Amino acid sequence: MKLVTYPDVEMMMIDLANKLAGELNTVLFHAEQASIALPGGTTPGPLYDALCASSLDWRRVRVLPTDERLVPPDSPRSNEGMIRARLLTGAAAEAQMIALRPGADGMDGLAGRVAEVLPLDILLLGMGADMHIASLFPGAPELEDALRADAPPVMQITPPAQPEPRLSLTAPALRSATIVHILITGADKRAALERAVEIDDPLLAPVCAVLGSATIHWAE
Ligand SMILES: O=C(O)[C@H](O)[C@@H](O)[C@H](O)[C@H](O)COP(=O)(O)O
Repeated sequence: MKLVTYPDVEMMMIDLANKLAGELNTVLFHAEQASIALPGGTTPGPLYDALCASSLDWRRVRVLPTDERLVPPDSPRSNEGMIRARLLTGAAAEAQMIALRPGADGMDGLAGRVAEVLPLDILLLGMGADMHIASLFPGAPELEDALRADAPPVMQITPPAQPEPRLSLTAPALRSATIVHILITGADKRAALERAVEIDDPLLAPVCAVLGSATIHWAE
């Protein structure tokens, strides 16, 4: 695990956007397509505002939400909707979004579409103060199965104390990433990160499923 601390949030968002753009370009030097999984939530919006202006061949970039709330795509709570609004605009409008929602072909069809994007080249995660990542929440009844090495790439999760069920990439899908970044802000999440390092158990602190290979970006 590597921790990068920034003097302020704005500088962190600009620096991480440049890092992600460079990493995507490097993948595209060597491969026809690049895959990146991105979180929703309230933190990454300014990052996406900076990243969408990056000069790269976005047509060859496949974007996958790390998780999705079971709400309509036009709901203000939709992660896909937030990523589309803040990232798939400007230069990045041509990126391919792999929606994390089942179609007529159900969860099997969705799992097949996600599997086509694995292994991930780049994974960006947020983290809750309860140490959840994606929608792998402590206390969720499905968590143990979602942490198994033989878990399907995506599962429906019932997080305690959330308004709706979620769909989430599972631990093996998240761990498939070559590059892992975690973006957090504030003292509470910094303390949660330190707790997770102490706990060192993904069942109690799901972020531990990827912590070893991650670069954590933090500002107050
Ligand atoms: O659906 C979501 O909300 C995200 O994918 C989730 O995993 C998020 O990264 C954390 O909950 C942190 O959320 P904030 O950035 O809003 O604190």
